[in-house]
Amino acid sequence: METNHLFPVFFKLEQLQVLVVGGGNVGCEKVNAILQNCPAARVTVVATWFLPEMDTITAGYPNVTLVQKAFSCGDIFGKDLVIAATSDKELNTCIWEKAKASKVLINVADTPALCDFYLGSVVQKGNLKIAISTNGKSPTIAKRLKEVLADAIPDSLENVLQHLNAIRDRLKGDFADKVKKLNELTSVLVDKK
Ligand SMILES: C[C@@]1(CC(=O)O)C2=NC(=C\c3[nH]c(c(CCC(=O)O)c3CC(=O)O)Cc3[nH]c(c(CC(=O)O)c3CCC(=O)O)/C=C3\N/C(=C\2)[C@@H](CCC(=O)O)[C@]3(C)CC(=O)O)/[C@H]1CCC(=O)O
Ligand SMILES: NC(=O)c1ccc[n+]([C@@H]2O[C@H](COP(=O)([O-])OP(=O)(O)OC[C@H]3O[C@@H](n4cnc5c(N)ncnc54)[C@H](O)[C@@H]3O)[C@@H](O)[C@H]2O)c1
Repeated sequence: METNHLFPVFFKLEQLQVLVVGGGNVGCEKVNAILQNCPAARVTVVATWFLPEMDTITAGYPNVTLVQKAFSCGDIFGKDLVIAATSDKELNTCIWEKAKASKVLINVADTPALCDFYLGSVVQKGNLKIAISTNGKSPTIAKRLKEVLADAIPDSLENVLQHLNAIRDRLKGDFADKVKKLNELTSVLVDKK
């Protein structure tokens, strides 16, 4: 069976600088995905034109800056992550070249082969977050699985997380004892009996 070799991580985007190039459908989707996950994300969006939806998506997010202009190399300066989401494949490849030259991680929305990272489909329940990837095979299946998992996971899980966190903070003893105790307390989740 083929396997998925992507390594998942969870970025703290309020500590990073993100550049999105493109303010059309895909630019809007990516900016929305970022802000739904990380409202304090620092994002600059550069595009020659913006869908009106972009204003709606970004209203009330003081760390988002919309810049209406053509992309230029200098836009990458000081950025940690770039998402190239223009409808111009040649331009997207050019943005990729500039990002690589500056050692900045880049996602090129129309070319998976040029992506250093993919965005995942995300289930959120309070402090719980599950990111799903199909290895780029079918984002629609990722979206559907998100819906299935969101339905299957009860909202009350947040209470359980909060309780476990309180217990975790209270537990005394050495590290191995703590781990043992926390595993005992949560074994009900995996007990088949
Ligand atoms: C999960 C999600 C996250 C997000 O975007 O936030 C996401 N795509 C979503 C939706 C979606 N995207 C597309 C459709 C239409 C159906 C279809 O074409 O299949 C739908 C479905 C819909 O919108 O209903 C079109 C599409 N997507 C890519 C290409 C290029 C290509 O494959 O060549 C094309 C063709 C463009 C064209 O033909 O013009 C590429 C990528 N899309 C990814 C992520 C990465 C792989 C994730 C993985 O490993 O599964 C990857 C590789 C790169 C990236 O974008 O990071 C988000 C679900 C949000 C949610 O959960 O609601
Ligand atoms: N990865 C994904 O999830 C996904 C999903 C669907 C489509 N796509 C691909 O994403 C690409 C973008 O699609 P779209 O529907 O958003 O296109 P669109 O036409 O709606 O938007 C294009 C954007 O690019 C900007 N742009 C064009 N030239 C520019 C320049 N020189 N400088 C700055 N900005 C410039 C425009 O101003 C506009 O905001 C397409 O190639 C499409 O195949 C990717």
